[in-house]
Amino acid sequence: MSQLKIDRVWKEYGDQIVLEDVSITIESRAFVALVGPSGCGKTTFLRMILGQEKPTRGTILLDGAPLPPEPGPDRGVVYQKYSVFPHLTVLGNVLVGKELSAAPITGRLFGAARRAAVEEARAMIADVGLAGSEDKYPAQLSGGMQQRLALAQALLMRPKVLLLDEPFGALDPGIRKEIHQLMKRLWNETPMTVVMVTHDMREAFTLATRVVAFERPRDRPEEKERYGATITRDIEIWPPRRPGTTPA
Ligand SMILES: Nc1ncnc2c1ncn2[C@@H]1O[C@H](COP(=O)(O)OP(=O)(O)OP(=O)(O)O)[C@@H](O)[C@H]1O
Repeated sequence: MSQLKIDRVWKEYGDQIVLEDVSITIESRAFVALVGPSGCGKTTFLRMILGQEKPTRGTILLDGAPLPPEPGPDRGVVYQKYSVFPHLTVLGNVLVGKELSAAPITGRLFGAARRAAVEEARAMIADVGLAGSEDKYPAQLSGGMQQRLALAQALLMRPKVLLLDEPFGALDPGIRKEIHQLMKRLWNETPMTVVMVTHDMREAFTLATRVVAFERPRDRPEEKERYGATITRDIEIWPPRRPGTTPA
């Protein structure tokens, strides 16, 4: 289970209202794409689900319980850039979450626990198509490979919710197409709910089960600070995509 219930959420920074009265229930295993004009608050919305920002008003529930106040292993995230640690190898990057959650002070695992984690990490690296690159550093990988690594890093923690902030936005079209196939497969095979911000409508309709648009319903300059963006469109993809089926 990994249902998100966002209920009457507002986000304000000082006098500026960024998000206004946003309510949406995202069912377990959904893949929601968030679209909308630049600056309308999509990343802010994602950061609230991640636990990096708190709503000014309203509640966010994960499986019926209030979100933990801090980011945690139940929510993974991949950004357009800088999701991985440049000074760690591919294997080190995928292991780091496990190591830090098992041994927060030393950040190291030992003996059988380490062997099991390494085995799991290697399997995940192979699953995203990076077998053979375990000892490379991120700077030695292409942009597409770095995003595959970022996905492997996030998925090893088995998050209930995977948050994606334009993860494929900087990739060339050919590479993007390949990674879309990978993303579809990972979503199909992994029991998680995905929320992805994208500027690319084609990407939204290629991957998502539901496309949600944020917009400012009123955008006159004199009103800008007093009204935020909210959900103005909510489109279920037809025919419905169900997780666990073969990717189209
Ligand atoms: N920490 C912050 N303090 C003050 N204002 C902020 C903060 N974070 C975001 N904002 C403001 O909130 C608004 C929405 O920003 P956000 O990055 O969420 O939009 P976005 O829809 O993701 O934009 P883009 O599509 O360009 O990435 C912007 O006006 C931004 O300046």
